[in-house]
Amino acid sequence: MIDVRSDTVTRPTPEMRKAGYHVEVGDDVYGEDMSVIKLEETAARMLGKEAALFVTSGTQGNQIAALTHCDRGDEVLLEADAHLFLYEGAAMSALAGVQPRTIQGVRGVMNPEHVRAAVRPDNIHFPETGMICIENSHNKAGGAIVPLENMQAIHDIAREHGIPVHLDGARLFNASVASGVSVKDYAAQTDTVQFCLSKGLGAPVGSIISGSAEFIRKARKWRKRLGGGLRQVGVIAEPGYVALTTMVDRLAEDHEHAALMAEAFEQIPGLSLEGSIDTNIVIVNVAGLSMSSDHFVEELTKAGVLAGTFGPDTVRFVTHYDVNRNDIKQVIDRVNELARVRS
Ligand SMILES: Cc1ncc(COP(=O)(O)O)c(CN[C@H](C(=O)O)[C@H](C)O)c1O
Repeated sequence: MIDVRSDTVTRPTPEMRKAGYHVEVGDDVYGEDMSVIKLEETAARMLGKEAALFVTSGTQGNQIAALTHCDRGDEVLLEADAHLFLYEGAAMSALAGVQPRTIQGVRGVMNPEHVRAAVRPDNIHFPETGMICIENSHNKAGGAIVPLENMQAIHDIAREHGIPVHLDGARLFNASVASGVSVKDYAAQTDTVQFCLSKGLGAPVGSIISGSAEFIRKARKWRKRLGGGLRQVGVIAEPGYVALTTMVDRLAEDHEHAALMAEAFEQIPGLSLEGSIDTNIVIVNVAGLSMSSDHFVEELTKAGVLAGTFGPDTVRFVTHYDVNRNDIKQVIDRVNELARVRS
């Protein structure tokens, strides 16, 4: 099976597995696991932030940011198709007791004036705006890159009001490699950042959140409260360090593969692309084949390709380290055959 459902399916490289086996470990609750400390310090340095914290998933990182930035009863501004809104089980309400307020963007990009208008003035009837969240690259928008200028404009508005900006940068390194903008420059337009080690970078587990030393001090306490106090974590942190230090530049290959797939899909009658391809995600509309996305995915699975439904008529293909050029050719051929049978 060729698995292009998501870049969450990436498996650790032999180097990552060996690193996890040989690493010296310690109890991270006592601050004695030098491997995770090295990973956190490296990540903070790359982002130009004071400190960083290893967390078990992107969702945990995003939720710890909400718990740390916000008070119960606050409101969080975020794009209408943000992962924090669509795919985290309403955790920000369930755990942090905050209310999400969505702003419809265009391909994940919020209009800064819409953000400004949504910031709550001081009024006994209103919640306070506790956090503004940006997602870059934007998953639901097809891995779309949010321009640095847009982030800067939103960050300026946030600073005017003393509101923290959190970046859901699960695929921040994809955005950086594709745009040429450094992760440090993106991070400079935020107060806190979450990025995934476990997606395109190929680590088996984990994410990083990063921000001020004070934020990370509080975030570490929230992680502990959530049962995330880690012990001999070097076993998974060292593979994360290998991922962070050796797997960034190769993301360009995933982007090339996504562009190849998109170019081929565009030529197939009955298929249409949902937007341009910025990074490693291709979203295809299959309505022209008179079949639902569920049916399309089901038929494609029988042909040996795992893709993901992304809406009633849309299917997502995500390229990643475990899918090579030949696999991409196979995916294109299988989709071609399926479409030909249907048309
Ligand atoms: C932008 C963004 N932020 C956060 C997360 C959460 O990361 P994890 O909790 O899965 O580590 C994801 C995962 N996205 C997953 C995927 O794309 O297959 C699913 C949808 O949860 C994400 O895409």
